[in-house]
Amino acid sequence: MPAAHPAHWPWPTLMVQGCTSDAGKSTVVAALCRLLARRGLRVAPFKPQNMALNSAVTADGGEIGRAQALQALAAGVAPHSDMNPVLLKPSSDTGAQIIIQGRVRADMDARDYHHYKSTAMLAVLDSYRRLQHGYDAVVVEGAGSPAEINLRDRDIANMGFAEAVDCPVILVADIDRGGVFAHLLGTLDCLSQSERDRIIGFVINRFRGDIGLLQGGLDWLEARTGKPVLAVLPYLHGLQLDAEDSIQQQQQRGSFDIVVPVLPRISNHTDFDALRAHPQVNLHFVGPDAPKPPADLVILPGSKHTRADLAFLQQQGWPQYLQRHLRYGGKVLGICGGYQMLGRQVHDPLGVEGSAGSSTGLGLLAIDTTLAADKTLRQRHGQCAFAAAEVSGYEIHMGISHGPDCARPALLLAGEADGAISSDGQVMGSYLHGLFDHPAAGAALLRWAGLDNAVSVDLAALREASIERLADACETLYQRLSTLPHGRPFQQQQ
Ligand SMILES: NC(=O)CC[C@H](N)C(=O)O
Repeated sequence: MPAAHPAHWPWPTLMVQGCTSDAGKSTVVAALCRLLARRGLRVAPFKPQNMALNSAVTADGGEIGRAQALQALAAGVAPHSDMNPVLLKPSSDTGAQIIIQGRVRADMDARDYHHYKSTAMLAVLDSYRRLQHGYDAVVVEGAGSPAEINLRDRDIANMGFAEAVDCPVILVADIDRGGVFAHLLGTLDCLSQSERDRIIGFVINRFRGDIGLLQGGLDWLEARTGKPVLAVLPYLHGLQLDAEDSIQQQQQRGSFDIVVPVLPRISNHTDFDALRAHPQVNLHFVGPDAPKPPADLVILPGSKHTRADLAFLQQQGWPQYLQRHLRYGGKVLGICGGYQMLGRQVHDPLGVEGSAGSSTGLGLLAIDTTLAADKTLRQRHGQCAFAAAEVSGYEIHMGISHGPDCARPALLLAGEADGAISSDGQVMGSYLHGLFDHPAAGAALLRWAGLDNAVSVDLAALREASIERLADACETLYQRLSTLPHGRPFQQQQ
């Protein structure tokens, strides 16, 4: 049974929706999770449906969006597959792998998924009820914007969910991109009366400037809509939080150059967060048709569609760049899909990532990969094989790789060998995501790559400091929500 709700938190379930993608929903949910946890509440984050290639492995061996794993960290609870019961991992512009309650259910195109949504909703409600019973409070994150009227029919991600469980909603808008009043009013205008009624207030995010100049606009908005502005949150620079979708180009400038090609189906680009935060590293993400700068280390990232992204690398001239880089003594590291691409062949006999067939790899490691029907999902801990350093991370892949270079593994994880190192020691591949996150492994990998005096960066500590800073910045939102009078159009339901 849930504990009694302290009088100051009147919202057993509260949903955070945004006027746009990237309005700041994930961070507001993370902040509320931390603020409630600080007051001793057991709080769970929840996102009914997430579309992202950045996923995390949960304690129960499932797969959820990374943002929910971060929010669970903020809440001080273990991430669980119920926290994101529907995860869509796009493998092409029209198709996606559908993960239900942490496990692969099917591959579907957008039209089939639209029909499948009523079935997906059953999983959403099932997971939500479990969280509702197990926790004092559930903070729910919407997806994109609730104003996508073409998707309203069968919506499970925004108002469709809020209406189904009859919960209140706060609406977040990003003032930094401009048009904040139009975004808020326009969103309200696209909603039905009952949907509008459940919005208990607005949050204006990423404000910088003179609040005095904003006040007139806030007064106008409140008078026009009859709804309060619950908080104006500041623009916070330099937060070390896992980004869900977009790759943040921002980085610190060091002397050690690392180049990462941005693959069209890049997955788990949070693998690079520790490098982005590293004071000695200059991290370059190189997009399509962009110039390729010289590097000390080139890292091929994970991919949701290894063969298609391999073809992209070939078409973009990366094999020639890599050959030259190796001739000059540079190092190359491949993570998961990137590791597979470094090998001789990638076979997909069942067509698990598009059409069945085989592709010739970059041939920099003597390994071959076959994509299998079963997905490997596990958290791992062990040692680097090339240095005395601990490592931890997680695996998310369909592929299995074998070959002569596996005799020189990259890592030893619970007694099992992982990955491969080329005979000349210049090329390394591993299935482990998050391998730079462990301070010891991150420094050891940089040393292997040629940065002799590599220092270690503790990403977990940076993340924790960011969550604390974020929560402090949202204290006024918490205060306002906890004292918000009832008797608004939204009637609180238990
Ligand atoms: N996360 C990844 O890079 C996955 C690699 C590849 N798509 C596989 O499933 O095996």
